[in-house]
Amino acid sequence: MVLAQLGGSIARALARMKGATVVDEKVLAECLNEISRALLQADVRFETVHDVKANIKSIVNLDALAAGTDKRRIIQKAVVGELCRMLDPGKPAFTPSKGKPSVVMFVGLQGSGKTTTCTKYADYYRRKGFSPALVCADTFRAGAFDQLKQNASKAKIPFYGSYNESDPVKIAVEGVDRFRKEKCDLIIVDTSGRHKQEAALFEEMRQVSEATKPDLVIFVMDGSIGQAAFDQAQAFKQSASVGAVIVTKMDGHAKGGGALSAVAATRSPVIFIGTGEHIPDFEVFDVKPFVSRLLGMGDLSGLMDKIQNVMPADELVPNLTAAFTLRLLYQMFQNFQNMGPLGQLFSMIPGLSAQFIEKGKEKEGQAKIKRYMTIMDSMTEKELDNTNPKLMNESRINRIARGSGRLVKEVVDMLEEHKRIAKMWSKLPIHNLIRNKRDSLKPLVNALPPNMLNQLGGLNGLQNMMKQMGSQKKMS
Ligand SMILES: Nc1nc2c(ncn2[C@@H]2O[C@H](COP(=O)(O)OP(=O)(O)OP(=O)(O)O)[C@@H](O)[C@H]2O)c(=O)[nH]1
Repeated sequence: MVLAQLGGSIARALARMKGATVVDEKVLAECLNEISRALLQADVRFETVHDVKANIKSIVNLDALAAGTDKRRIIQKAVVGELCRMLDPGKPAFTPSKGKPSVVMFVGLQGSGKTTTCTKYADYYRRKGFSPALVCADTFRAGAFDQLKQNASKAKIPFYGSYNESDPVKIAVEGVDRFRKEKCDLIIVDTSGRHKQEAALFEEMRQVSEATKPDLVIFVMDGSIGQAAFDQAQAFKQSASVGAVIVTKMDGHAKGGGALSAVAATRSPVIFIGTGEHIPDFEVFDVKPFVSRLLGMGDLSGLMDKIQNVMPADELVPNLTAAFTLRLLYQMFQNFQNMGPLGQLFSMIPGLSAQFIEKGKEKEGQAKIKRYMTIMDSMTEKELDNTNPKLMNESRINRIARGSGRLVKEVVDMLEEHKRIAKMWSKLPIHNLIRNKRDSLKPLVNALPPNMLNQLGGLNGLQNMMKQMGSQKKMS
């Protein structure tokens, strides 16, 4: 994701400041200038960048800080806090509830990614146990129904539309009625787009909305327009009572940061971002975890969300609490392959980030995983479940290399990588969270990265998460 460049620049500015022998006004000014430059390059509005800088300066009053205070930590906290404030519209969006029928209407300009996003949204909720359905009320663009039909069939989501009917209101009403009767609890209506904001588009949106009475209107916007998002989001908000925004194409454009902050400035909550053309290229947008990931601090709640989407909780627990054997690595690779882009996934794991799969080199990363799995396919049960570091001697390594048709060096590299990941894994808070009982949670909580505890819903949230993830028996 190109946003990673913005995150990388800010993280580097913070790291340079951390490396300075003394943190004085000059070091702080350099750090803030670097952060401002990175934000401007991401097309964040000048006024917003100015406010972010001024606010950090007023929070971090170096002269007033007592000797011995950790200035670096205070600056880092202020930067994280201001980035969150910049992206926070201060308003939550409507979220559908399972079993309770909701109608969600999608609006946006032509080519913004609306139709693709409808399916991604439906698929996200299908994985969460909802019964979603798609209605194609886009009668403006020839081929829109075929596109929705194709996407919906691929994602196994029921759909409704017509090749002959030209009245979008009629199709929308028929589709919503049909899926209400079929007890679908999330009915998604895709509407027509236009090349630009124009009266005909807004009139059509108003009519479809009046006829279907949506619980939520989602505006889909192309993130590559950067700060111009402000005017677009504002116009749609006023004409179609937009309740939430999804920003697409965050994978290929340097202006994504600008688009996100501009939407927040209209006080419209961004609920998801699109990060590619395929169905899994879709992420929940939650300000704090997003900033945390952007700065390379990981995003445990996002990781949990992804993991729980593809793995039943009771299968997950033994895996996470067991020793990190080669078999577990194999299972992890298998599961990861169902979870979407691997680079994205690795960036959610605190400390691991994209070390295993470099940004922009996902294909090589996938090939590496395949190679490792082929090597592991040639191992015995004993080798896969082994916890003795001395077991893998030369003769075993030679046999595995021969059996898998790979080089001895590749087998050795894989074993080294396994050791490295196992070491990292054992240090993950997520691992400890499951292993520790509630009484011993407090020291752990203190060790969590900034904002992580809030994301997880405090101490109770942690315990709930542990409960969700494993049976009571396992916990005790
Ligand atoms: N790279 C990238 N491409 C995307 C993303 N979302 C959608 N696209 C692509 O953008 C193009 C337009 O998407 P559509 O879903 O057809 O757009 P639309 O807004 O429904 O267009 P109309 O139906 O004409 O209004 C397609 O080629 C999609 O594959 C994204 O998050 N990243």
